[in-house]
Amino acid sequence: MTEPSADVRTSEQTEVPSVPLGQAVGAAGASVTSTAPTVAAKSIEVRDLDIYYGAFHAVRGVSMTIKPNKVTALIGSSGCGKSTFLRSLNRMHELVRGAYVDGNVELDGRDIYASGTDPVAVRRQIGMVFQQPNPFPTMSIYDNVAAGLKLNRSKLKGKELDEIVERALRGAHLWNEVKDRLDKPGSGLSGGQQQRLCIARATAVEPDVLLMDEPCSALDPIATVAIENLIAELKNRYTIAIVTHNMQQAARASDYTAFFNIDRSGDPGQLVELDDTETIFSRPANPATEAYISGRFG
Ligand SMILES: Nc1ncnc2c1ncn2[C@@H]1O[C@H](COP(=O)(O)OP(=O)(O)OP(=O)(O)O)[C@@H](O)[C@H]1O
Repeated sequence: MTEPSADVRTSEQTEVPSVPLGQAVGAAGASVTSTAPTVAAKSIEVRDLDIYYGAFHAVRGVSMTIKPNKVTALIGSSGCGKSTFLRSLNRMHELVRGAYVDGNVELDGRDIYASGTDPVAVRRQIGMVFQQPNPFPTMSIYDNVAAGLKLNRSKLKGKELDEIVERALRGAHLWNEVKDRLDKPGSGLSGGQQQRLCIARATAVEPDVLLMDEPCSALDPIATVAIENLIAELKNRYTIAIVTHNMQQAARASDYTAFFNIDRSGDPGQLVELDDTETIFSRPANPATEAYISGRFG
């Protein structure tokens, strides 16, 4: 699923990642170097989750834990419900008319679907980065980052706001590239820079979890490496779930991998297997996982 987006440009200017590639992103099975989290993030517990678009049963019976300060990759063939599942984790799927879930999703033990829970508050705690970088095109770089903050903490202004915007841009490895043009439109950045701007916007409100729906699929390889390295750093502060079609990316950038599948077109998608990424890519338990990761289907 894609989001409305601004123009995507090629990445010409990519800030040098502060984490060396070999250290931050290992080969399949080497996993990502684990460092002590600087901020203890929250876990998501999903139990018996079914997701519907009206009468269409899109995802069936998913139970899984998304562990704190880890990256969990969601993989599987097209249409098996990865994006739908991801969006149900912060109630974003509800923006589609007639969409609903049955089952439980808890953020550190709190049911995000409990009656009286404000979906906007849930989305502040569980942020989303989309496939196509989607900065607000006419807004300045500064205002793009400040946008979520202004919605959530409207009294923030002046120096305090400046500091948060700078921190978010530094955290997204973008500060050095944009610090002299904060008043210029976000749409004037390259595709990779726009995606890092979207990550800065998502992290400025200090969520507990970051959901990423194919965040690199519109980016060139250099911009992709920058985002993957950024993800490896972000897990020190956040819990991350990422949908990707790129097997190498799942192997490089995630600690855990969940494989989704559908039996037949029109059937609901299901979680087939979740394990640490090394196991999924070297000795998966399910033959369907093996077939998918070895490229025999999907
Ligand atoms: N807004 C919607 N309304 C109705 N059905 C939808 C909607 N979005 C997705 N679906 C259906 O739900 C199922 C799962 O779609 P979803 O986009 O979640 O799969 P996916 O695994 O993320 O696919 P892809 O890898 O191609 O993005 C598909 O059958 C799809 O057609």
